[in-house]
Amino acid sequence: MATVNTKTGQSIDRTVLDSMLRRRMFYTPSFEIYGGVSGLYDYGPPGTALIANMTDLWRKHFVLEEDMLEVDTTMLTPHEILKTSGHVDKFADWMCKDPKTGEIFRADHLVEEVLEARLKGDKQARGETVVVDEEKEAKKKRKAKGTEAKKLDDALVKEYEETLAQIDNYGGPELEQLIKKHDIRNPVTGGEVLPPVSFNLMFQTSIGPSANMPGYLRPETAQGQFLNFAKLLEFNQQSMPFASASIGKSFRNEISPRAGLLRVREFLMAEIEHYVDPEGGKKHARFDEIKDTELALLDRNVQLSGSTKLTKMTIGKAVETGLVDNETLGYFLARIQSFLLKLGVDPTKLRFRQHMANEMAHYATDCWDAELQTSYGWIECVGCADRSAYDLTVHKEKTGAPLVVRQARAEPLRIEEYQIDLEKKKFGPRFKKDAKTVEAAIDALSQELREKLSLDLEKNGKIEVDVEGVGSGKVEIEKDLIKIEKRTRVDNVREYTPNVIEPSFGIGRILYSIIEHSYWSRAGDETRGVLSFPPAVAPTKVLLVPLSTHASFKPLTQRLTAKLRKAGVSNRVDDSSASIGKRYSRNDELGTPFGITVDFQSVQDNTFTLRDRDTTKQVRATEDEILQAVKSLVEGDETWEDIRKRLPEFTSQEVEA
Ligand SMILES: Nc1ncnc2c1ncn2[C@@H]1O[C@H](COP(=O)(O)OP(=O)(O)OP(=O)(O)O)[C@@H](O)[C@H]1O
Repeated sequence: MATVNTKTGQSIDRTVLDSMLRRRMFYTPSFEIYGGVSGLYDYGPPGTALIANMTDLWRKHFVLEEDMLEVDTTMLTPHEILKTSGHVDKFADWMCKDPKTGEIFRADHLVEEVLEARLKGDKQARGETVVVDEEKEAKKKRKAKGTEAKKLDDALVKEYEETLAQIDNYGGPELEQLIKKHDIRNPVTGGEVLPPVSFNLMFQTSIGPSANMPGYLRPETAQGQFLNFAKLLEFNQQSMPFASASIGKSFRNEISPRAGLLRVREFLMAEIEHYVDPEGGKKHARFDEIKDTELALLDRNVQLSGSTKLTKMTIGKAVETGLVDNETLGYFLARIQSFLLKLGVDPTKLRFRQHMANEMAHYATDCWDAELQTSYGWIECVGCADRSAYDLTVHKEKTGAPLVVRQARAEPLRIEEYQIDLEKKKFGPRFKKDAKTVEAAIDALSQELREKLSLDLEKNGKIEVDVEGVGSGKVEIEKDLIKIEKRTRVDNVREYTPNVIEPSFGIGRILYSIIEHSYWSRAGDETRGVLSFPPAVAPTKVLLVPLSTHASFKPLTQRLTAKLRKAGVSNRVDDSSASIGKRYSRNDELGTPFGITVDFQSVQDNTFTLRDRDTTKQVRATEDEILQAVKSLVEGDETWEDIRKRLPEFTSQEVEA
């Protein structure tokens, strides 16, 4: 799929972009000199700086703004925790194997790839335009059955489109049926594939030398946050609602990682667990602030109808009409959008897609993904799920830890209920070693049963209670041992398990998407690539270029770089002998938004030029004015337009030559 830079109208050639990113060392395959391992990447200096700037913005946008409690929990996780959370049994994808070549495919991706290729072939046969770079790539990589231009039956085209629109909704059995029905094979060899089998995505390890504590590398940061819930609540002075947050690496043994940074086996996640009272509709105190934010939504019913048509709607309306389940979930969707836009995401390439019923984790009540459009298609970059009370409940049940909120009631609650008193002195001798088990079974009786048993006791002078593991499983208890009475209980404290709304960000996926969204080339010349990152995100903020290697420029450049460093503005000096134009070009590729030129006039009157990357326009002013302008631009207090209005423009043939 080709994408177009919506500002310049240029289509993006991914091969050219990829080679630029590698050349400028944004990222590189790990262990490359040993042949590399798919799904593992190292970030070079600009990539690392981008991540640092993105996470810095994330902390400001969420942790600081929402007063969240940030934690840093371990990646190594014992088996028991992930067994309890359901990951050991359910954190899996479906894979199928080509028995002849041994190649392994992720089943849903295989179906998607083959059906998309056939639809493309159909378009070609109907004479519609198919994007060129994709064609090249398809030919190169996949001399695949099904990619040739071949017209399909209209009904089949519709069926394929409907299947693709809900591809995330299928489990193993459905995928097996689709593979059979549409004769889906290994796209390269045309060989048949075996039925899909489930593959757990967690990396297993063992903790300690004796190998008797199995563990995993965590597949998400969430569990570490949940396990600290009680302590965090205490830290927050028992006040609700509140959120914890964490940034850290997660690990998933992806079946066949392709698509560069978009599907890797080790990646940085930034996750928020917002704890909210399930009673009262999960309102959010700051919802009013964002209710007019308009989002592009793709709800589950539209997907089920086989369409991908977006609905533009304010989040206020989406919550009011029930499309988005509650205010808290809606609040975070709007906040996620404003964060992504701050990073430089193209607003026309952002949509929120609702999960379909089967796609959602079994405990989730509603889930929306922020998806970004790239040359790889629409990619989930942020998941935002209402995880209900699931995680805290399972960990509480397993460990007995009080992962609950206890709150004094404004009005005490008076509850009419059946209470049971046991004649303990007689109870022990009567049931001997089984006494505790019988007592526990009685304690667990529901109110409904208690009501029935109180009538039985009155009528028959005895009752029969089910007690597993004692005698025949039924125990008779006579009236002198038990009393069941309806009484009033006054409850001053409300205890509840909070629900969790979880926005979960994949930093690498967002990073790659903003690179694609901000990429263009000057005058359509592919060798002159530019990355128009917003100043706050750009790896380096300022390039310092002396006009030539003349010795008189050096003290000035040194003074400027020292002052910028002191002000916390990252900058680099390029005093190589390359032409100024070339030096600016190199830094356009790194996305450096501003450049300061030191020339002979600077030596005379201490004035400098400041250049804007995107427009290549320049202003000239004194050292103090230029440094102040840079600081204000980088901190987002002013835009380049503001600076141009207040500082004199500078034009020079020489500088941009
Ligand atoms: N293999 C991966 N590589 C890079 N980022 C990932 C990967 N898996 C998940 N993420 C990121 O983590 C976020 C939260 O993870 P989540 O469990 O919701 O993803 P997922 O639904 O499993 O993703 P997918 O369906 O694409 O495998 C995603 O929105 C994505 O940005």
